[in-house]
Amino acid sequence: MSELVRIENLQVYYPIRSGFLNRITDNVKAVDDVSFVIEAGKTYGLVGESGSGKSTIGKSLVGLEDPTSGKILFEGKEVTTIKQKKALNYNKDVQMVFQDSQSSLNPRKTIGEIIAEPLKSFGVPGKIEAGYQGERSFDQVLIDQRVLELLEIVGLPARTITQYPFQFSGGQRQRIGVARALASNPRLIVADEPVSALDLSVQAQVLNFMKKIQRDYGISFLFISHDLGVVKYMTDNIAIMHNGRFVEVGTTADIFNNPQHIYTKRLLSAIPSLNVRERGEKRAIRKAVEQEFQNNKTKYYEKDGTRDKAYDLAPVAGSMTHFSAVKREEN
Ligand SMILES: Nc1ncnc2c1ncn2[C@@H]1O[C@H](COP(=O)(O)OP(=O)(O)OP(=O)(O)O)[C@@H](O)[C@H]1O
Repeated sequence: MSELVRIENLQVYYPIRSGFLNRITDNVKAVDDVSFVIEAGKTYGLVGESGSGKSTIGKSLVGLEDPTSGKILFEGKEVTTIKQKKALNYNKDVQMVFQDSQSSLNPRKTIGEIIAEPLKSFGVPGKIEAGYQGERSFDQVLIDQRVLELLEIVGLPARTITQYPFQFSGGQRQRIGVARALASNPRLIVADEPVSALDLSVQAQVLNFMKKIQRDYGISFLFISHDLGVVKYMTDNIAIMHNGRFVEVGTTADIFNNPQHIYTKRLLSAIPSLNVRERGEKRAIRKAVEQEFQNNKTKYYEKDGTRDKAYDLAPVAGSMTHFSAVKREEN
């Protein structure tokens, strides 16, 4: 297992100002002395209630926030501050996917322009066919080639290159966000609540798609979520956060099967609502599967233990592995 990112004793404090002179009188300890390692090709999950400090860790990692103290190492090199990150061109290797694809995609730019942004900043991999005599610059041709390739990777048709974000569904916009993140061939993607704004059946598609990208390109994820079902499905290791600190860390299986800390137990015991939620999710997914089969003029039935295309819609929550459906051609 090779180590990609090491975070040592990270602290991020935000000043609180008050009074007539707007002086700093205190600070919010958003992240208070956390350390962890993200392995290459693996997914590390941060779980915790709202305000526990998850996003602040993500922001420090991608360079949207300078830590108060502590160290961030990428492949052994220090990239703690924004200045150090710039010096090593680190942002090429680490990209972010946000929860709100509506506001993270510029509404005035086409999909082609949005996906091309990192290519313009970091350069385009690839080469032009020998003998090219077109009027467009080499760079522009390479950018277009790469954008089309990225659209194909995220499953969007080539014609969408000239469309605008408002012309897409939430799930499709999230795919565009992932395409943009993938453009610079990153080693790590910080995904901050990437599916919490999506319908359940669309959540499943986007999560499975992120897993596929990880398999195909060996990308690591820092996966931030308050949804334990999603985290159980997506991650290899988890840290449970509370008030800026890690209260428990471990493999996903250990944390779910054998939680030690009282706070983790409390979080997990809130999942009985999962049973209720799970039934709701099953219904939602069954509906999506039905719809898909109707569209394809096929019949279906459910059967445990059988795996096929429809099954890929199912496991939104890690606990839903028993639900499956089988696609049958009509006679
Ligand atoms: N720019 C900022 N200035 C001041 N305080 C901030 C700032 N950003 C975050 N905070 C505070 O830091 C703490 C941690 O916030 P953070 O967004 O990291 O939590 P979170 O666990 O990601 O929450 P959520 O799930 O709601 O996004 C909170 O108390 C928040 O109010």
